Amino acid sequence: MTNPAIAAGGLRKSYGDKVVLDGIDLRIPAGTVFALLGPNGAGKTTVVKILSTLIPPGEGSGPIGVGGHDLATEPQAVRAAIGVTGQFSAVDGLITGEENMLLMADLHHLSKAEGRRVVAELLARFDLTEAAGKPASTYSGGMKRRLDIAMTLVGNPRIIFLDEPTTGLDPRSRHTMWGIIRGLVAEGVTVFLTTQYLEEADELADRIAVLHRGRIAAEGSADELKRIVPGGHVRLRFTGPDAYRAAALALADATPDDESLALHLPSDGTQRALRAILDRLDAAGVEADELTVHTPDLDDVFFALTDAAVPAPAEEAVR
Ligand SMILES: Nc1ncnc2c1ncn2[C@@H]1O[C@H](COP(=O)(O)OP(=O)(O)OP(=O)(O)O)[C@@H](O)[C@H]1O
Repeated sequence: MTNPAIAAGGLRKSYGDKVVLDGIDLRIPAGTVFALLGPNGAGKTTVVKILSTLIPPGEGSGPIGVGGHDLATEPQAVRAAIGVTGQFSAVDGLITGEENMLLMADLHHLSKAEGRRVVAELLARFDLTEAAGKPASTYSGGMKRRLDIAMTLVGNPRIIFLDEPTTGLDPRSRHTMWGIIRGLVAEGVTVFLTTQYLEEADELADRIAVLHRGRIAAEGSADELKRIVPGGHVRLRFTGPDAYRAAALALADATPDDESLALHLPSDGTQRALRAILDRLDAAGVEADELTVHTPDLDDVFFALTDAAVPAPAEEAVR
């Protein structure tokens, strides 16, 4: 990777005694989607704010490059290369969607004619043409998010930070948002996404980092992450009881399921692990009728890496 869109080494930030980021390394290739995953308060927004120049990095942080520019010495160039949407949305509810957009066009010094052209195009693309003349305060949550992204795109950024883009949206609006994000990536935009939703990271991200206690607890593709937690297994099913019994003898470490003539073996699901199982079956002269690989889902990963798995004790009913 020669020219990453975002590169940061040893990112730190503390508020008083509270260490929020305790040395985070990021390297995000251009044109990819990176998801920073973490529970409430993990520090996701803090990372976005630092990378987008809204707050300074903490003392002791290493160099930070965004869009090929050094954050410390070229903050203006960084700002010109990026778009930020999310918890600190720029949407002004008192004016119409179109007025919000035109304001952004002014901010980006587009001529009147160019501004109108770009705004009309983006409003149409985000299905907001009809609502363009209405005050943004009357928009639904999904419409506001779409307007927010459309406003960001007026400046044609190559890197977009989406801070929890679908939090609070209904499933339909969430899917619309996912489609929008995929569209941006298809155009070569780099997307830095923060999310609390494992499904969202799984759907969209090329790489996922789990932020926990100020550090990146794990990083990789969704599949790589799923392989690092226990819970993966291979299921072999047999149609005849003889083959099932012979296989159970050959694979003594398997957990048998006599009712469905199936054997379960713990496995990380890699090609090497599968080949080893099949070799053992071959040696015993048995063939499975069905082989399925179960990898843990991102929930398993998240819960294994954070303490989120420990459920809060149920509160006793107050009488
Ligand atoms: N200006 C500030 N002063 C003091 N503490 C702060 C400040 N900003 C953030 N924090 C603390 O830093 C921690 C990380 O906050 P941050 O908003 O980055 O988390 P997050 O992962 O984005 O969470 P959420 O999903 O709730 O938005 C929190 O404990 C928060 O209280």
